[in-house]
Amino acid sequence: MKHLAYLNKYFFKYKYYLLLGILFTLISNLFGIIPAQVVRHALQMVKANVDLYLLFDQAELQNSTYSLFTYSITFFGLVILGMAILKGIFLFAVRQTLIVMSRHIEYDLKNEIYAHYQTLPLSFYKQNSTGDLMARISEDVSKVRMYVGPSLMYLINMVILVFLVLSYMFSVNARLTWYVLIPMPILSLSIFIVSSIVNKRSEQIQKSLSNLSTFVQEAFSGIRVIKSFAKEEEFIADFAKESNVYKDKSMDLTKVDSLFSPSIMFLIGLSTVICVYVGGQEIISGRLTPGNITEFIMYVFMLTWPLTALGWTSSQIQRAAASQKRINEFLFTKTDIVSEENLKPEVKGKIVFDNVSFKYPDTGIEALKNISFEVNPGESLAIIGTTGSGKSTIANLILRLYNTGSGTIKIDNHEIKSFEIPYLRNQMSFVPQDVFLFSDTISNNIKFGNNEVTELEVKEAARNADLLENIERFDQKFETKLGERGITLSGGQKQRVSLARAIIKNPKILILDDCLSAVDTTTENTILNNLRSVMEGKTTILISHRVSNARLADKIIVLDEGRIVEFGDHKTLIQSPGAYRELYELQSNSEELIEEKYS
Ligand SMILES: Nc1ncnc2c1ncn2[C@@H]1O[C@H](COP(=O)(O)OP(=O)(O)OP(=O)(O)O)[C@@H](O)[C@H]1O
Repeated sequence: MKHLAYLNKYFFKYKYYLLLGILFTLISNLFGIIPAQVVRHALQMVKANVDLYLLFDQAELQNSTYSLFTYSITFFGLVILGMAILKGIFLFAVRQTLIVMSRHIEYDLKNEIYAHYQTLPLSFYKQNSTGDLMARISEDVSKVRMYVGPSLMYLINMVILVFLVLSYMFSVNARLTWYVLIPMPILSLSIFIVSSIVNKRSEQIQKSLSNLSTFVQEAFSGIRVIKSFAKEEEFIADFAKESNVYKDKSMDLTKVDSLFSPSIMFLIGLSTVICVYVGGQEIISGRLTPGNITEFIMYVFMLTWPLTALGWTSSQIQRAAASQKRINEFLFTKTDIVSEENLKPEVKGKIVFDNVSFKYPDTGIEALKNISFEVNPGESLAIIGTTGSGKSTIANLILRLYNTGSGTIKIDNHEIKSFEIPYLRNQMSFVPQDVFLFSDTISNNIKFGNNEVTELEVKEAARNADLLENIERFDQKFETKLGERGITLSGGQKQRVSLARAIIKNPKILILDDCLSAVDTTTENTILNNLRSVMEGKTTILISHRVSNARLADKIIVLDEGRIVEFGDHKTLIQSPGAYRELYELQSNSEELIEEKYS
């Protein structure tokens, strides 16, 4: 329950809604309670009038007694009707304040979680599944809203109503009230026991719902693989298994829930029986009138709904607590990628790695070992190496997606840690290995890193990425929609959109991570030629498996298992035997062979 305390700041923010809600609940309950007293008066009046009517039997006054009687009954009826209408109006006002408040809180909480997700480092996204992230921002927030909205509304209503009803009951007859309250301790005890069971089961349900979302999300993302391996049946069976776990857990909860209401109804019924029995004794001894008993029974029935709702409310609050606990887990996770000095110096583009080692925090894999190199402003550095040798890790560290382990990375003689992070990243353009395009137009995808560019510049960037011809062939050209509701680009086309996106940002540092792996050799050559002018004045890091790409660079480092095994430029490296020359010979041989075979 302590987890829900996190939401108090929102109650404070929307205090006027809350206070008005409480006031309207009080007024609506008053209009609900007063009719019980009106009924008592009406019954007492009926009894007095019947006595009077019988007294004037056959006398002339009997007729006027009768009309007075009908007049009073109509009056009491109208008063009760008026109260019911007023109660309805105030109930509407209660919903307009408390439920509206809950919607505001839901909106704020969702925004807070989303904004916090954005601040978290890449390692957080590697450790937590997308399904789980989505479940917490949607399902869990909905559960929390049930607490800040309907549950809170019923709870306030119950407290006010119980307080008002009990004060009226005690003022009428304390003895009868005590008797009527006998079943209440049993009621509280059962609510307590049931709530704790509900709490435990709710947590399990949330966890299983998260697993289910993760499963579905992954299945949709990997639908191509699933279909090509004809694994649909297996996935259907796995989904059924996962959803069965969720169903069983929900059933367990329903069992407890469904036991709750009948038990409360039984205890309320018991109160009514006691009320009639003890009340009857009080009437016989002359301390109460039948009107009082009717009023009492009405009070007991008034307590029925809020006390029954207490079961529902307490289970909703327990569920909300379980959900808020999960939300807090993420909200209290802080990023360790922070700037030490928030520096924003003008960047020229010098990059220095000094004895840098790095271990991935989640897997413990030592990806880089004692890496040292220097790239001057405007120079280009190619990083060549086998799969898993640590090439992309170097890019990750320059972009400060991870913190360096040991050693230092400097940009223009400032430690990378001292830069303000968005500023640092704004100085760079990155084309990742695994391209990601948004479900938007080609033009907006290219403009992603720089909205203030002209259509002409977009076209120029597309030309440099050798993409213009392809785009011009689409009906809607640059306005062609990509993604789920648009067209699907080929792997090579996607890479080139991603490259154009990086080029148009016109950064000081350009990092290309194996970004031409999916294009043919002719296109690659065209792009490499175009890149010569694009790279002018920019520091470029060119990560590749292909020597043909590396040739373009001023300096080349060859990585193997996280270490630099060779360093130099293309000319010097091919002259001495080593990994680079081997790779060069291997790749030029295979290219020659291919040419021979098809010529
Ligand atoms: N996010 C990550 N979390 C944990 N380990 C990782 C992560 N990314 C990479 N690694 C590991 O670090 C090592 C270096 O990976 P890296 O991606 O830098 O290699 P690479 O040279 O770019 O490979 P490739 O050419 O196949 O892209 C690998 O052993 C890899 O398994």
